[in-house]
Amino acid sequence: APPAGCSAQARPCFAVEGPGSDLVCFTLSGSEGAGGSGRPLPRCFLPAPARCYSLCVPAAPSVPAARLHRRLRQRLRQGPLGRCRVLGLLCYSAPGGQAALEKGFLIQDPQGGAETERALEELLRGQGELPPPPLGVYEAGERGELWQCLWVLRGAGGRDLLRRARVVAAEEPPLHPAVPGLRHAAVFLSLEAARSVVEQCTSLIPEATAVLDLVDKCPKHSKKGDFPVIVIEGLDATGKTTVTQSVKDSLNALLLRSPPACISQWRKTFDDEPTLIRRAFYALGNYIVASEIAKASTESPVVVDRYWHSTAAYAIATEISGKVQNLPPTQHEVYQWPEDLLKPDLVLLLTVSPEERIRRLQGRGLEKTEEETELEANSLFRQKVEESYKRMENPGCQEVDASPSREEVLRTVLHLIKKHCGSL
Ligand SMILES: Nc1ncnc2c1ncn2[C@@H]1O[C@H](COP(=O)(O)OP(=O)(O)O)[C@@H](O)[C@H]1O
Ligand SMILES: Nc1ccn([C@@H]2O[C@H](COP(=O)(O)OP(=O)(O)O)[C@@H](O)[C@H]2O)c(=O)n1
Repeated sequence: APPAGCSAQARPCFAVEGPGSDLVCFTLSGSEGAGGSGRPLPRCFLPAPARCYSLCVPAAPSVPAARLHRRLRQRLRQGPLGRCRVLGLLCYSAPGGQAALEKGFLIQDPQGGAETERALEELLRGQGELPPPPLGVYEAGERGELWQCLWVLRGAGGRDLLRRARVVAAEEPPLHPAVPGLRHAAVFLSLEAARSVVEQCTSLIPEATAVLDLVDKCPKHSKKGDFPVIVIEGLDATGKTTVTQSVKDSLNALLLRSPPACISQWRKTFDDEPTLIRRAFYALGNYIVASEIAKASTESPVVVDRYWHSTAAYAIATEISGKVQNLPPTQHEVYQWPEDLLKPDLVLLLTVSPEERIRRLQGRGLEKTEEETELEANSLFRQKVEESYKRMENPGCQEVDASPSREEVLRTVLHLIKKHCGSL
């Protein structure tokens, strides 16, 4: 069997996630003469004496692989590797290929030298239960061409060459490489899908058992009562807390939030885990909230601060690097409401301009000084979350401009609730 990590299938493709919004893509060509001669090398490969390395692990749905990926990312910042620049790397197969997505790193060592390679080998061997991921080493050929040597590390020391192939530049694929795997890695479309990820964690994370116990106590397929259920969605600081509180007071409603209070003491633990686990935690939180909604909506209107749309929109926006155009196309399965999750009557999406949002964040006392690049990255991230919210379907989100005064926003929201949910 091929080792874990960049599989030996024919022509794997690679996408490097740089700090900008474009993916830099390359693939491998078997024969020396074929393809790509004369084409410039992908710009993620720096000229000598700099040297590049790559490593990848399967993306999903394996909890051990997800944790290995996160551990490697942390370790790549330490020791002699700390001087290297580490970029995200996706390994996927050409359109029509069968290989599952792998996630990893392209490591740029500005000075070159044997020390980095030794440190990388040591790092990969020291990661416990899984076989060490193969190490890709990039070498310039005599005529300026570039080769990838893929080394399989032996546990005890030494290494075997798995393949040596020429690196050639490639076009960006029509669909972002992470899109096909989204529903196994980040957006879980059923209780069972999310549950099975958290189940894999019980021996690693004690809190996972407690979460599963709570989920299993909830009645399955909860049905909504006769009172309306209204969800308020939006980015951080768009006014959800303010609006949900006033709607609660105005309608004599019950206010719920996702994740629910009963699991919020474990939120920090799961936020520190890789996205696979983190997203599964939030997904399960929604099923717990569903049972609370079912019960409460037999007695009064219910207003919910964040629900499924938050879980899906944030998951999609974090998994899909780069620009808004990289998001899955409209009507993609990740924008569909899970069939086994209680649906609300109305979902309102609060939006404010980026400037107003920053004013509100600062008003709340958040850190002001952010680096230019981070602001840029945040801006792309924000756009992707908001666009994902807008693409959600069945139920979709109805957008509300939340820039006016608190009173005016509340008036608009109450008007929309009356229009959609009838007399209260
Ligand atoms: N319509 C509004 N106009 C001005 N400031 C607002 C408005 N709504 C909320 N705020 C303020 O903006 C900040 C973020 O609002 P909050 O309701 O906590 O947002 P969220 O729950 O979405 O993070 C708070 O300081 C809040 O008082
Ligand atoms: N239903 C939910 C709620 C939050 N979340 C996650 O929690 C984060 C937002 O939580 P937050 O504490 O900033 O929310 P607010 O304080 O802005 O309401 C997002 O990054 C989501 O990843 C989720 O996935 N699903």
